[in-house]
Amino acid sequence: MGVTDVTGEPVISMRGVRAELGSRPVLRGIDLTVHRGEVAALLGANGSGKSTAIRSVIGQVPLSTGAIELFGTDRGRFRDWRRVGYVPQRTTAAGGVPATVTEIVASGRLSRTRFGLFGRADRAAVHRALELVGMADRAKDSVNALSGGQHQRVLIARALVAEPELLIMDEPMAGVDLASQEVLARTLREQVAQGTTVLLVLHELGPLEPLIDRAVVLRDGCVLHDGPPPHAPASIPPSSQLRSSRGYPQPGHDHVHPHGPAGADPIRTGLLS
Ligand SMILES: Nc1ncnc2c1ncn2[C@@H]1O[C@H](COP(=O)(O)OP(=O)(O)OP(=O)(O)O)[C@@H](O)[C@H]1O
Repeated sequence: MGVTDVTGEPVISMRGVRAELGSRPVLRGIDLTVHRGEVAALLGANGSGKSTAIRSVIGQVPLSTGAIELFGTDRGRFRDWRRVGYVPQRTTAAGGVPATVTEIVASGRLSRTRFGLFGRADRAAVHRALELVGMADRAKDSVNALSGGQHQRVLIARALVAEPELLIMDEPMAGVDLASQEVLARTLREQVAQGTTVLLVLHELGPLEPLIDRAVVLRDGCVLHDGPPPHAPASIPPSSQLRSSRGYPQPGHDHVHPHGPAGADPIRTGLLS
């Protein structure tokens, strides 16, 4: 469980946030405050606006109305981006460029370096981040040689290497093999234990469930539910390994994941009916 302190300072504050994409209203009045040390999961059906919501927080989506503050500063005036680690919805880390694992992770450290020059502390931080995600032995490899789950571990190391106070992740478990899921859950647990604030988009709580303080469910660009995460039913039907922990299918399921592992059934959150 995260170090929840709802009396702590707001790290993310969204008030009356509306945003349009291609003239279509996608966020239709979102109010959400995430306090220091809290771990909040954004859930909801495909297209409900989860990615757009977190992209609005990091400044990638302009607001039509409303306000967002990061660490108490209006997003438009916020400059201290090294306090924020962001893991986008999974793409390849290199996009065909033959970058090494170390180069990708080091790129996440630039905001902490002096004039872009890597010192001993920066190199140590890169090594530590790679160790955290169990990729230190692949440091010199090209990212093109990695599996999807290993890619994701590298992207998370890149987000963690600047030692952010706020970690924002878009579906970090999507398309990730079970071994990597376990590494990621452990990594996140360590971050949360250190007091990192986390906002993440998930399509199911899965192995991260014990860490989640709050579930915020979006529907059609609005907050439908904001409170404790839902509990598993008494009996969990036998299912695929990916549905371990709380990743159980339920009636009224809603979310079909487009980039799950090959051969896996669609994974449902069961949070909307
Ligand atoms: N660049 C864009 N231009 C126009 N519409 C967009 C754009 N990006 C997203 N949308 C639309 O906005 C809506 C919300 O998209 P968003 O990606 O935020 O949903 P989501 O809840 O994260 O969905 P998913 O679970 O499928 O990732 C969708 O209907 C989507 O088609």
